[in-house]
Amino acid sequence: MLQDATQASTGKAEQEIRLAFEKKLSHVQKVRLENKFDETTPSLDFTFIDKFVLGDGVYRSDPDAHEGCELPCKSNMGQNIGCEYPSSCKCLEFAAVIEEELERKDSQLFQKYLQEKAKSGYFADTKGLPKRFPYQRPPKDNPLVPAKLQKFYLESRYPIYECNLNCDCGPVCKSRVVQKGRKVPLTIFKTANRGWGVKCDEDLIKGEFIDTYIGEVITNHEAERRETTGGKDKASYLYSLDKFVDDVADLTHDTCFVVDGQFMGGVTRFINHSCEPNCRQYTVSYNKHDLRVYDLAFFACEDVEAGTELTFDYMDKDEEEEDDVKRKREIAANDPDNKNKRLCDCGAAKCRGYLWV
Ligand SMILES: C[S@@+](CC[C@H](N)C(=O)[O-])C[C@H]1O[C@@H](n2cnc3c(N)ncnc32)[C@H](O)[C@@H]1O
Repeated sequence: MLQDATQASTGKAEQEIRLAFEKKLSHVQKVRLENKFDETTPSLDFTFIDKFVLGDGVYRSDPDAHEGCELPCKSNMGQNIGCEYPSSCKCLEFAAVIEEELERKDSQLFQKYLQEKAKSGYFADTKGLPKRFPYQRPPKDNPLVPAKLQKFYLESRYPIYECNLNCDCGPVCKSRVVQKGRKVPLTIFKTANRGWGVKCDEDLIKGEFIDTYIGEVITNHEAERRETTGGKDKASYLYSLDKFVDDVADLTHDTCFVVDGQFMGGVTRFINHSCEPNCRQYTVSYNKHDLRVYDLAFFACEDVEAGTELTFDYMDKDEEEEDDVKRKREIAANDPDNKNKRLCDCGAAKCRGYLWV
């Protein structure tokens, strides 16, 4: 009898938690909750937000002050797709150069550019050189096909620059995708062995934008404090905005900001890790000069069938750091401290064994 009464009150409490969570979720467009395993619900200690919340000591540039593109960019150019000029669009100032085109057309200029790139990295002076627009727009005969990230950006992790509020190119410009927000419907669902996860209810094409990672933006000092006190899973929620630390003199790993999505964030905070993921996270900036606060955007890195769990690699690094990751993996394989690390249950054939190595 007593057991029956206890079970009934537990069931009622779980139902109330479920209702309270679903109420929170009802403010988020196109997201549902699914649990085919048990009666549990994600923690109510989580608040859905729709943009970064800036913590103490964190600042970002004012969108009104962003430098936008202007003539020759305008909204009603030939194809009515906004920016069209790869050598003169101001928003492409620091975008990736189309190196093969430059080399073919002017080998001397190409050599000069390589020297400048070796010296100044992402902020090389490449004025007037042909640049890559970030997205491939939908085919003319089927505008409903989503824009997708160009192969170069998908494979290289080069920062993506989108047009901003002060650009003359207008709202239909093809360089505006992440800023328009998530379009695809997602489900937060209970997995068999990794807590909650996220799946998409529609097919995704390779290069399609999914959503951004948002949360509280805090100083690195505060992130270190939270990591020390937050238990062994804390690192899974912290993302350093450190893309440009090697390119800017006064920006270091100690002074860059960090996004904490654990208690405040969006749906992407429920995405699990896989050592063979179907999504990747990319840097998206709307202002060439704000190197401290930019978007962390998830794109599908392969075609993904509706209902498949979305995953990304928590240890994903830029290509130039891959050797470093390999070295760390070898060290981790022999590290006695591994017992304190979270074991990976991604199930991939090439699973590395741990979430963090
Ligand atoms: C960013 S959260 C993802 C959402 C989480 N599953 C939840 O239920 O809230 C990261 C945490 O999920 C779990 N997790 C994610 N990927 C995992 C994996 N491949 N293997 C084991 N646990 C995983 C770990 O507990 C990790 O610290």
